[in-house]
Amino acid sequence: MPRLSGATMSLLSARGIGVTRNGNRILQNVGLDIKAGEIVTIVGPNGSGKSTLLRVLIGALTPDRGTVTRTPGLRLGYVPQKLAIDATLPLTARRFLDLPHRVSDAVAAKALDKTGVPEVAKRQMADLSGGQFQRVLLARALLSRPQLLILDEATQGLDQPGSASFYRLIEGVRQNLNCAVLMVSHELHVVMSASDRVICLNGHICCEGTPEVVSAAPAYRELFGTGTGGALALYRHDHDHGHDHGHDHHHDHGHSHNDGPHSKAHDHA
Ligand SMILES: Nc1ncnc2c1ncn2[C@@H]1O[C@H](COP(=O)(O)OP(=O)(O)OP(=O)(O)O)[C@@H](O)[C@H]1O
Repeated sequence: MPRLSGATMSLLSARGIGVTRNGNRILQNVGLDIKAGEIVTIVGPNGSGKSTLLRVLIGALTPDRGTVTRTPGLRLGYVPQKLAIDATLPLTARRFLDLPHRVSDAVAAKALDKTGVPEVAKRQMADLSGGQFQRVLLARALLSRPQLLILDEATQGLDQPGSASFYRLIEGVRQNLNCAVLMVSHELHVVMSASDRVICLNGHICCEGTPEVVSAAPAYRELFGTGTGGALALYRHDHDHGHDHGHDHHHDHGHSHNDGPHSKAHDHA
């Protein structure tokens, strides 16, 4: 993965993020930095707080603790995990790109072209296939020429060729726009090769590092196995301690993970 110029500049920094809802600690002491041009993937089991963290980072959710710092004037594009559009609501892909800011036909056509779906402009959003729909969402996110593109499990529901092709598109977008990408994914075998850094989240950051370091780390192998089927191991997510999903996340069992000589282990006493 070539390093791009300005790769040392932090576009966004989060420090000590904590979110509690209905007495459940969803996120605890989460910190991360996204630098210009890098691709960072967040992985973690269902309910581990990935979407919540992204919502905090984009400013849609105020954390109970901690701070998010964005570089001044940061242009941010966000592709949500899913977007429910009422099938009875007439909304073409072209019109969708006007929300919330109107764009010219030329700009809209260029955006759909860039994401490989020029033919859907006049189609109803509700009639699009999953892959086409995600590409229109991506086209919309690209309208602001983001410096940071954030995607929340953007390939959920797509088959393997569909998601592989979507990630190739993201890689192309990153190269064209020279933007950073922060994404959540379960498809590690696809995203590992395209990520500069992988962060494993389970209410707190369990471990993080380059794909090479993380994939070689015993903890990663324990989580994901070594083959493509390993992605399913996300749901087993066995560390040397229990994570109590959906319940109160009391991480009062002071310990640190050591995932290998080079990976970054986080204490979360
Ligand atoms: N507003 C809320 N009120 C109460 N609980 C919430 C709220 N939002 C999220 N949660 C809970 O917080 C936990 C984390 O949810 P989140 O959607 O961030 O996880 P996730 O890692 O993105 O999961 P998935 O992989 O299933 O998409 C879940 O247990 C969820 O039920």
